[in-house]
Amino acid sequence: MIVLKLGGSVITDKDSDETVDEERLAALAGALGGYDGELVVVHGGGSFGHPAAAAHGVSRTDGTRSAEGVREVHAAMKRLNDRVVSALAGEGVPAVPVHPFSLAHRSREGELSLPVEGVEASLGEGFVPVLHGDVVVHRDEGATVVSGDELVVSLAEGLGADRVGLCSTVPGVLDDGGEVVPRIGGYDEVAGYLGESESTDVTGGMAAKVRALLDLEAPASVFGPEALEGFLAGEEPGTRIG
Ligand SMILES: Nc1ncnc2c1ncn2[C@@H]1O[C@H](COP(=O)(O)OP(=O)(O)OP(=O)(O)O)[C@@H](O)[C@H]1O
Ligand SMILES: C=C(C)CCOP(=O)(O)O
Repeated sequence: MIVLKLGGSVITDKDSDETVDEERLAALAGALGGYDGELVVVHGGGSFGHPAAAAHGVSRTDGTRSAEGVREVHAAMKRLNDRVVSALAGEGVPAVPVHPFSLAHRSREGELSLPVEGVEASLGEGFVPVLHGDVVVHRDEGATVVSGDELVVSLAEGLGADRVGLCSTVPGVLDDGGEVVPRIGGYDEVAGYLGESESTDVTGGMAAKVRALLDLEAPASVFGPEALEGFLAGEEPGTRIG
């Protein structure tokens, strides 16, 4: 079973509000159309969720008690989710939407609880659940952002994924010379090169990704869009983490 994240910066034009990169999304959906194993898809916020979250001052740790703010961020993500689900459906993928706001919450300490039974049942029925970065209720904080990367980690752990893939705009984690680092076993090995995302991103860019993936039991790979087909075929393109 694969848990795959399609980066928000891959499927949207991150510098232009609420704009899908149609060509990219179609190409990725085409690759997924050729896959017939168990699959959970998660996508990021890109130019839908991040500007909305920034406008309401919400991040993974700074919450909002504005119900309107929660609705607006969630609605922006649902608009993107709709586009992703439709693109996948167009390629024959049995994609169904799953909205984390309605499922998950955070404790006072910020720990995410994501019940995965529904997703598991969905897989058993032959569906491909498509989740997305979202807002979630956070005790004592109102609501905070949950990144697609955090969802990937919870899903991979809760469902016992065999492999995890993060399809981003970059061909992998890059070193200070711009070369792809083939394997990362510990955060200290790469801490010096890891930075934030180049565009509006309230959840932390590559540094947060690598930290989260290092805690996983399943092997995880960070790779670019051109390598998705290879990943689905069992290759380990880009950077292997853990
Ligand atoms: N050492 C590094 N190697 C690769 N990318 C890096 C590095 N340091 C910082 N980055 C930035 O991290 C970005 C990837 O993180 P980002 O969070 O934008 O990805 P995403 O998952 O595709 O998008 P989203 O968060 O919207 O879902 C790259 O586009 C790059 O700008
Ligand atoms: C900003 C929101 C609402 C979702 C963020 O998800 P990410 O792009 O995976 O970090």
